[in-house]
Amino acid sequence: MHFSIPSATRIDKSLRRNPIAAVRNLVTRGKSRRFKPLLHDMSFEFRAGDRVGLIGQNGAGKTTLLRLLAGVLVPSAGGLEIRGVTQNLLNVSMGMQSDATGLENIYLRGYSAGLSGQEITRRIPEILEFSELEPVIHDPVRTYSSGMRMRLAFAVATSAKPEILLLDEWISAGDRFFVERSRERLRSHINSSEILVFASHNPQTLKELCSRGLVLKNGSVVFDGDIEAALAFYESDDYQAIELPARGESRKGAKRAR
Ligand SMILES: Nc1ncnc2c1ncn2[C@@H]1O[C@H](COP(=O)(O)OP(=O)(O)OP(=O)(O)O)[C@@H](O)[C@H]1O
Repeated sequence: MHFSIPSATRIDKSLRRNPIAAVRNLVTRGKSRRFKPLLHDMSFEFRAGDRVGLIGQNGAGKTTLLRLLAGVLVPSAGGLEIRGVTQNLLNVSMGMQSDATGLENIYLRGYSAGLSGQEITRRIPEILEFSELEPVIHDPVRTYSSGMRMRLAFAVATSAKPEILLLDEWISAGDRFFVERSRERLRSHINSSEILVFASHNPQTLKELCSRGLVLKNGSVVFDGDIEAALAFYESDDYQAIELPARGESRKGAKRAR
C-alpha cells in the first residue's frame, strides 16, 4: 500500500476553521471517498416474544446491524420496517449533557424517549433510589465520576418498559459494584421487553438470554435458527469455511450456509 501526503504543507485558515475537512482534503487530494457497503443480503423478521442473539467474529457486522435497528444508521438500499418503539442500550451514557444537572438530564432523556413531563416526574424517586445519586442530583453532571454518570444513565434507560430492546456486549463490562447492582435490574428489564436483540461473544450469556441466533460473517447473515444450533454452527469448521468476499467486493459466487 502506498501512502503519502505533501511534505511541505501550509497550516492555513481552513485547517484552523474546519480541521477534519482540511486534513481529509489533503489526504484524498480532492478525490471523492469510496463508500463500501457494510451489510449485505439480509432478510429477517423478528416478532413479539423473539429473543435474538447476534453472533459473529470481530467485524462481522453485529454492532452495525444493531445501530441500523436503533435508527442511528439508515440503510442505503433495501428496506427496514419497525413496528414498535426501539430502546437502545448500546451506549447509555452517550449524549449526557455535562453542564446540565443530574435531574435536568433525567428530564432531557425522558423527553427524548417520548415520555411526558408527568411520566418522568413519576419515575424520579425510583431512579434516585437505584442510582443513589440523590445528594448530588442538583450538581452538574460534569462533576460526576464516570461510574456515577453510568449509574444515572442506566437507571434512566431502564426505568421504562421497552418494546424492542437492543443490547450490546457492554452489559458484562463496568466495575464490579455496577455489574452486581445492575444485573437484577437489567434482567427484569430484558424480561419485560417484547423483542430482544443482543450482540455478544459470550456463549453462556447468549444461551441464557436468547432463544434464536443470527450468525453473521463479513456483513451477511449465514445462519438463522435456534440459539444452540447457531452457536454450534459458529464454532464449527463450516463457519470458517464460508467464503464471502470482503466488504465492497462483488458478492457473486459467494458460498454460504443457512
Ligand atoms: N461508521 C463506519 N464507517 C465505516 N466502516 C465501519 C463503520 N462502522 C463499522 N464499520 C466497519 O464495519 C465492520 C463491522 O463492524 P461492527 O462494529 O458492526 O462489527 P462487530 O461484529 O460488532 O464487531 P465486534 O465483535 O468487534 O464488535 C467493521 O469492518 C468495521 O470496521
